[in-house]
Amino acid sequence: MSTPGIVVAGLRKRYGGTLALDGLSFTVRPGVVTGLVGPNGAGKSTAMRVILGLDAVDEGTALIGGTPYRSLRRPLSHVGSLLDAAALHPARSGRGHLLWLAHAQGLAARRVDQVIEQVGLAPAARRKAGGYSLGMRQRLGIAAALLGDPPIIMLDEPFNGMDPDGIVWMRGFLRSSAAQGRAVLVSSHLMGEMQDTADHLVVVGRGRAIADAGMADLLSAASRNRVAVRTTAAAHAARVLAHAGASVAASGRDTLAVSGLAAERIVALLTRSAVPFSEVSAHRATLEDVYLELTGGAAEFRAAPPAEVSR
Ligand SMILES: Nc1ncnc2c1ncn2[C@@H]1O[C@H](COP(=O)(O)OP(=O)(O)OP(=O)(O)O)[C@@H](O)[C@H]1O
Repeated sequence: MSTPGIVVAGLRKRYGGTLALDGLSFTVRPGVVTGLVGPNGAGKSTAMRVILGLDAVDEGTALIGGTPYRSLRRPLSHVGSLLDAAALHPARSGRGHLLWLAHAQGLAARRVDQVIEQVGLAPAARRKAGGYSLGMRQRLGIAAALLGDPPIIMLDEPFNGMDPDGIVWMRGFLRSSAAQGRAVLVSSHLMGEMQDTADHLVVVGRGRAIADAGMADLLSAASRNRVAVRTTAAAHAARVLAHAGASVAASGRDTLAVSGLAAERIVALLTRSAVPFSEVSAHRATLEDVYLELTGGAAEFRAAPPAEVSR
């Protein structure tokens, strides 16, 4: 039986002096949205191009449903992808572009109108694609990816250029694709979107996976059972809580991050010591917190801190 989803193992790829992939391995499972994140230049797009057979690797394998992309017959029926929304013929209509793709892949023309409906592009389908906004191009690219009704979908930065309605639509589209059993791989720099959309996350840094874990596990590990305390008497509160054995750190204006004590005990201690507070709640790490912590040492390009920028 073939392996479903995408399996990449030990990908290594060098462009001249640049090691773009340095032993990258991960799996994209059916029924799951897997997010691919990492700093600029980490190797995400290279990995996607390798999966699609557009780039050769020096070492390693990338398999789609157990088969290398180049050995797939009718690849659009196995994997639908959007790597570059700008890659289309500007004088062709959106519908014409899809008809051309469908014809090239031996797919029925009626499928074109189905996918146009599915991505909400019907009102613009007969207009020249050259005049489309980036968000409309993204939808057209996704329509193309869906033509062969593939069990695997792979999208590079699909939220780019989308307006708020488009972002909500995209999130729903990715979630429902996974709910229908598809394996979905999506890259993005928008951590808020990834947190809301992906079930599983692969963090790439300098060509290798520096984290590969479930979203819920990543967030709860980063939250580390800490409790957030909002108080106008931070110094007093910190003294009282530290005296009771907690570790206390300032986490914002008027906010302390406390570990080592349960929320109920914190409320009791502050009340007993007459320390004013307006909130005691579970500290919830965001994906941005997790990401920044993980990629701290892996960014290839980093801006100088503002204080060091010369005038
Ligand atoms: N065709 C190419 N020729 C030379 N170097 C390349 C080529 N494509 C990618 N690279 C290099 O490989 C590394 C990985 O690039 P890649 O585009 O895969 O990163 P990425 O994670 O997708 O980045 P971004 O978030 O900026 O899109 C970078 O150092 C990049 O400069």
